[in-house]
Parts: sequence; C-alpha cells; structure tokens
Amino acid sequence: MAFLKVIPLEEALKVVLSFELPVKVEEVDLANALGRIVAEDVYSPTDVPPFDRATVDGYAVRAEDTFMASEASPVKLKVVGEVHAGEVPSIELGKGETVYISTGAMLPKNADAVIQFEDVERVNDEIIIQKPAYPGLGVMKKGADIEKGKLLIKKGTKLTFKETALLSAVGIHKVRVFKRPRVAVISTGNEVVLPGQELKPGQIYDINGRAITDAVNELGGEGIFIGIAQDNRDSLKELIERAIEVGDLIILSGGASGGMRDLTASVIEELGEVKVHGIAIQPGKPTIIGIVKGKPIFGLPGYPTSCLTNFTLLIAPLLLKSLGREGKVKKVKAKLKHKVFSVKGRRQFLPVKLEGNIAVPILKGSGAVTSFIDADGFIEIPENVESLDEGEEVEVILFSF
Ligand SMILES: Nc1nc2c(c(=O)[nH]1)N[C@H]1C(S)=C(S)[C@@H](COP(=O)(O)OP(=O)(O)OC[C@H]3O[C@@H](n4cnc5c(N)ncnc54)[C@H](O)[C@@H]3O)O[C@H]1N2
Ligand code: MOO
Repeated sequence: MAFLKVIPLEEALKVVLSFELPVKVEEVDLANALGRIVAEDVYSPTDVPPFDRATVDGYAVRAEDTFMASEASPVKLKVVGEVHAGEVPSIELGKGETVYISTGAMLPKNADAVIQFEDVERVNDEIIIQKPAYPGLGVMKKGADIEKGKLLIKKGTKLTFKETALLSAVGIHKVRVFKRPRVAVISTGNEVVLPGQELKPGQIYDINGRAITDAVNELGGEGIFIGIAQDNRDSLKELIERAIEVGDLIILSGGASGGMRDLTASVIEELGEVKVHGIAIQPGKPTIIGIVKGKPIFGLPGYPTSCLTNFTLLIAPLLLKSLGREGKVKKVKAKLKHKVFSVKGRRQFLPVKLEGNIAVPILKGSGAVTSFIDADGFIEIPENVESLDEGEEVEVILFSF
C-alpha cells in the first residue's frame, strides 16, 4: 500500500469503474416501484384512450348532419338514446340522429363529434343546433394520448410518480427493475454520536452516516447503515466485517487521512487491499479505494462536504453504472455570480448554489456542513487555473441523482 500517494482523479475513476457490482433484475409491483430503476425499455401494450371517447357531456352527432346549421337556419336532430361512461353503446347513429353522451363514454358508431349540452337547445326528444360541429369536436380519438407500441420508459429511468402514472394508464402493474445494489455505510470517530443521543463535550452528531445512506437510496441503491466505529483497529475491523456480510459495496467516512488516529487505510490493507490512497483533488485528497473479499470499499474524508462531494465524484458513477444509468451524474451549465480564486496546482471542487442559471459560490470551506447542504452542486477549478471570472460559464455537477 502506498500511503497517501496522490493520483489524478481520472486514474482513480478508472480503478472505481473497473469494479463490477452484481447487476440483477427483479419484478416488483407498481405500488412498490417508486424510485426504482427500470431494467428494460417499456412499450405500451395498449392504446390510450382505448376507444374514441367523449371529452364533454353533451350530444354525439355525425358532424356532417350539422354543417348547414346557423342561427338563421338551425338544424334539428332526434335524440335516440343515451350512453354513459363504462357502457358499450348499442346504438348506431342514423342520419339526423343524436344520443346524449357523458364525458368519458364511448362514441356510438357513426358519431364523430360531441357538442357540449350548453351549446344546444333541447326540446323534448330533439336538439336544436345553431352552429356546425366539425369531426373530432369534443372527442379524444383512440390512441391519441398514447399509441399502442410506443416506447414509454427507457431502461435506466428512475421511476417518479409521473412514470408510475404512465404505467397505470396502460395497465402495467408489474415492472422489471434493477435490484438495488446494497451499500453498507460506516461512520468512524470517537467523537461521533447518533442524533437522538446526548451530546457530551467534544462530541458531534453523525452527519455522514445519514447523508451517504440516503444519497445511496436517492440514487436507486439500498443504503444500509452499519454503525459508528471507534478510532481503534478492533472496532473498525468488526464493523467492516459486518458490512462485508451485508453489502455489495462498503463506504466508510472519517479517519481517511494520515493523522495518528486515522486507521481506515491500514485496517483495509490488513483485511484486503488498498488500491488508491490519495487523489489530487480538493476536497477529497485523503480518499481511500480498496477491495476486501472481492467487494469494493471506500474511505471518504470525514468532513461532510468533502465526503459527499467525493461520493458524487467517485462512487455515484459506479452505482449508476450498475443500475444501467450510464454512470453519469447530473450536470447543468451556469454563469458564475462572482470571481473565485483557487490555489494553482490544486484541482478544486467548489460548492455552489444555483439561482436560476447563476452559480453562487459557497466559500465556507469543506469543514462546514452547510457548504454542501446549502449547495445545489459543485464546480471544478482545474489545477492550472488560479481564478474564474464573474460571468464565466461553469458546469455544475449536481448533488442530486
Ligand atoms: N495535518 C493535516 N491535517 C488534515 C489535513 C491535512 O492535509 N493535513 N486535511 C484535512 C482535510 S482537507 C480533511 S478532509 C480531513 C480528512 O481527514 P479524515 O478523513 O481523517 O477525517 P477525520 O479527521 O476523521 O474528520 C474530519 C472532520 O470531520 C468530522 N467528521 C468525521 N466523521 C463525521 C461524521 N460521520 N459526521 C459528521 N462529522 C464527521 C470530524 O469530527 C472532523 O471534524 O483532515 C483534515 N486534516
Ligand atoms: O480533503 Mo479535505 O477533503 O480537502 O476537505
């Protein structure tokens, strides 16, 4: 193991993307499909609507019967029946005939328009029309909304309520999705305690455990929080071994650097292999990438902003790839609100808040948790660049999956 021998981000990413996570597919009920990633393209098995349908309450007519209608010379049609939603009309419209029809009902044969009842005068079993109807008025044609055979959802799409609505519309009640990769999450540090516990002097609440677990969940994986390891080899080993049992991938945070109590790298080396310790980026220099019992294991920096930035840069692409999502994190273009400075020779990732298409830099530093909580994403400042100017176009890597 080369202790803190920094390598470029691209090299580190190559190591990460060489890991193969198990890719499995399962079928789930639509009711449990929200947030899951679709494993194959989904095509519509049916037309929506499945029949020509009235879009208003009124009278179904043959439009040609009304072409001559005017205020001076109204047309009269005979009402020969009624058809309501859910019924199959038994009537075929003859010349000069109409039926009362409810919104959502199937058009009777030969009808090609529906005139809303407000626009006709009903006198006993006749309606009086003063304005011509055109074919298609008040009608949604079969398949006009969604055509049978249309590609509805592409493989790799994360299901939101819109997609589950779309699947409902075509009657699909089971969907094939990628199994969620199981990601075991460990926080480390004697000072770190779980929210809900009393905070003693010198202690802080665990942020990374929740944040990483939920970032994994948001991305489509299954985050499993294992616990908080103390800063000693036995505690770290015990939690890593538990994590290996349940996870396809393991993420630790804290203790990644080279301080006296930073043990993560050497414990990983004892249990398996450290492949990378040190990446030429800021934040994230002390990041660890390794493998234990065939499972990828990551040690992220303890500072929550550094931790989540590096999760997004390094681990999200691997999880996205294993979920058929092409390994790409979301990016948007924006203009920088004001000039920012960086240190030459350091490749920096700076949190920014988006106000429309303006990226507002957050300059509190990676030691502040609000640096990433207030941020929508972060921008890159390459190592050979000392500053970016006000109004310069930047690419924002989003903290959302
Ligand atoms: N001599 C040097 N010291 C430090 C350097 C350096 O280059 N030379 N780099 C600093 C930077 S940058 C970072 S990042 C940290 C990373 O070190 P570690 O990964 O070993 O992180 P820790 O020391 O364990 O923790 C750093 C900080 O974050 C807090 N923390 C840790 N875990 C959590 C958690 N789960 N939730 C909330 N906060 C957490 C921890 O209490 C520390 O305050 O090293 C710097 N030092
Ligand atoms: O690496 Mo620290 O992660 O620079 O903030």
